[in-house]
Amino acid sequence: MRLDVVTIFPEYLEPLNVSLVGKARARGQLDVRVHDLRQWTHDRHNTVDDTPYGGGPGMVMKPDPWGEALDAVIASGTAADPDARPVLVVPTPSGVPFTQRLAVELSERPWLVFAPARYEGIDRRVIEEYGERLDVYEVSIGDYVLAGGEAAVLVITEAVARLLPGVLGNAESHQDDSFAPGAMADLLEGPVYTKPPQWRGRGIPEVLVSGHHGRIARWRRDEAFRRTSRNRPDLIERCDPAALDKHDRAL
Ligand SMILES: O=C(OCc1ccccc1)c1cn[nH]c1
Repeated sequence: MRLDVVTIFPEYLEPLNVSLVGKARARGQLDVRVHDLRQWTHDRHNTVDDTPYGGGPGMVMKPDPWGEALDAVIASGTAADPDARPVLVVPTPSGVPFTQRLAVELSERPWLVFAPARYEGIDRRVIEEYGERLDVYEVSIGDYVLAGGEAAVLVITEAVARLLPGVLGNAESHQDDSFAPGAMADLLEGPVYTKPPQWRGRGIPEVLVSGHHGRIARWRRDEAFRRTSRNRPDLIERCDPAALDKHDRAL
């Protein structure tokens, strides 16, 4: 997978050189290119923003630098493969919720270009312009406002990269993630335990050391249900009872 990020804070994307994403890049599973938007400004101050039409607080990112930047990034990809088309991902509080399902969808695309905004956002005409030739996803990672979309790029990139084949080692798996599509799709993970068996006078739930896999699976489902009911009752409504029953029957 190729990932391009256009930003006025390239150093903010340094974390993409470490850990899971860093290793995937080193293994050649990910081709990550970070570009400084100011490279596509031509005035002495490298201006990327201006006051909003219609008035109001804050500044808006100008369309011209973004247009030149995105044209250049897209051209660099289509030079190699004329049919290549990136997905444009624009983090914004006004976007569709970023979910595991969307992470899976994005992980299946060969090329993502991220346009993290600063200030009050990017001039709408940029989205309109590229929306005519690319799939554009305006994505929210949560109901809060950040100073810029770069942190959201880190979140989205990590969630997507870990789904790429071979990126997660055998020790980790995304097969039974929370929110992974399937019978337990929308339940939160229950509690996890590891050695030592006793820690500060606290033991392990008996069932987990019973060796009864069916009982263990049922206990885990029940704990997942309990935790979801407490922390995310909204997900319980979405649960398909039939799917859960099927899961039960399979235990
Ligand atoms: O703040 C965010 O992105 C930066 C941004 C983009 C456009 C206008 C204001 C701020 C964000 C919050 N959830 N998901 C993304």
